[in-house]
Amino acid sequence: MVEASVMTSLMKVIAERKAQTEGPPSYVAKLMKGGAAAIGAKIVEEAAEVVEAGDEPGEAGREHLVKEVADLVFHAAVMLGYRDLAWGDVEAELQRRSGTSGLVEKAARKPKG
Ligand SMILES: N=c1c2ncn([C@@H]3O[C@H](COP(=O)(O)OP(=O)(O)OP(=O)(O)O)[C@@H](O)[C@H]3O)c2ncn1[C@@H]1O[C@H](COP(=O)(O)O)[C@@H](O)[C@H]1O
Repeated sequence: MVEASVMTSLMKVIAERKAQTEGPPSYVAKLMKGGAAAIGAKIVEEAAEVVEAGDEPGEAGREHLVKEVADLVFHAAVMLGYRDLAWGDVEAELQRRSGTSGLVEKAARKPKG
């Protein structure tokens, strides 16, 4: 049997928490009740912590950065779940971009306006 990826399992739990109307206290259910504004506020907070950890020296700093990125990815996953999107949707978008330089893609964009 192929084991589900951590992200697939996490998205499943997030969907369950979103659907739950009762049960044990849940951080995800609490965030879902606050909607995009509450989830978004946590994303902004966690993004700032990633930036801060990015410059922290040494092995402790590197370990801290991993934890902060995990917090950021987790809260982004909650936002996806809030809109009934799957982690696979993000993977598909990254796959679509694969092999195209960001600089080339940007230069090929239609002018705005
Ligand atoms: N991966 C996570 C995860 N990562 C971080 N967090 C929580 O995110 C919250 C915010 O983290 P912070 O350190 O920023 O918290 P804080 O700033 O000290 O406090 P607040 O500002 O949030 O009050 C904390 O409560 C963390 O415990 C998570 N909470 C849940 N999960 C996953 O979600 C599943 C469902 O969780 P529940 O909905 O709580 O059952 C869990 O089994 C886990 O797999």
